[in-house]
Amino acid sequence: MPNHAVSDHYIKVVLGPVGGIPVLVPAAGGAVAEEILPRLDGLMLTGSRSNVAPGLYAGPPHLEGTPEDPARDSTTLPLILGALEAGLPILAICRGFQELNVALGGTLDQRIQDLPGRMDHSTPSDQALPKVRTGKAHAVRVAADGLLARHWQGLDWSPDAVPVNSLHNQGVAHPAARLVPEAWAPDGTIEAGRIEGARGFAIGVQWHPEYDWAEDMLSRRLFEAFGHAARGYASRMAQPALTPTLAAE
Ligand SMILES: N[C@@H](CCC(=O)NCCCC(=O)O)C(=O)O
Repeated sequence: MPNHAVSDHYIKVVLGPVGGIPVLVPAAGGAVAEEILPRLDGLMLTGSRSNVAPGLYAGPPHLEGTPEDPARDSTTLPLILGALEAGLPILAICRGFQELNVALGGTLDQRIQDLPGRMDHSTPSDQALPKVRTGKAHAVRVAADGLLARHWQGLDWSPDAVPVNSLHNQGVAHPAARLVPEAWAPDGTIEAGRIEGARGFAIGVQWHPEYDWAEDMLSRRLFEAFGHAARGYASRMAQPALTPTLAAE
């Protein structure tokens, strides 16, 4: 029986460092996206083993057996565009980061590990030890003048090497014009970015900070910053619309 579900990691992180109430958006298409957007204070795009349909970025067909989820694609891409239009804060994680790029016109590599000179970014899900699967897998270099760095001010970290976990086969091939890369793996894979010209918080990461925010302060701070942006958005939206008053005669 088909289900609409999300990992408990996302529920816990929203109730925790984000400081919000998680609402699952069903993968029910663009009409649902349009209806629910005005009711949201922030949009977190989760990871998934499924992959964005190649037709959405003029890519080659997936290898046989590659999981896809067209219902999710038909929901998240309109959600992303509507959220950016509204200035709704967006935190995009893994598949969510890939959706962010495709929604704005970027493309994806489908199996990075098959590309010359590239690493294997996928962590086999049959790992017996969860920590092996969701533990730190490689370091990324982070732009010292970017939004991630701004949010991480005051924390103990080095832009040259931020350890991250890695559970993906796909990745950003050509970044959308508005996607400004902010982190790179040693093999050049784009691992994070911000959206140029976004009216609100709009950051995507290829790794999974939801797995280790309890012990990793950079992960925690990213969620805290998203929560702060969502509360700011909610507060602005709650302000009565300023109606022009007739100038006194
Ligand atoms: N399927 C895409 C996106 C990868 C992703 O979101 N991984 C999350 C995995 C969740 C889990 O296995 O617990 C890709 O492969 O690039």
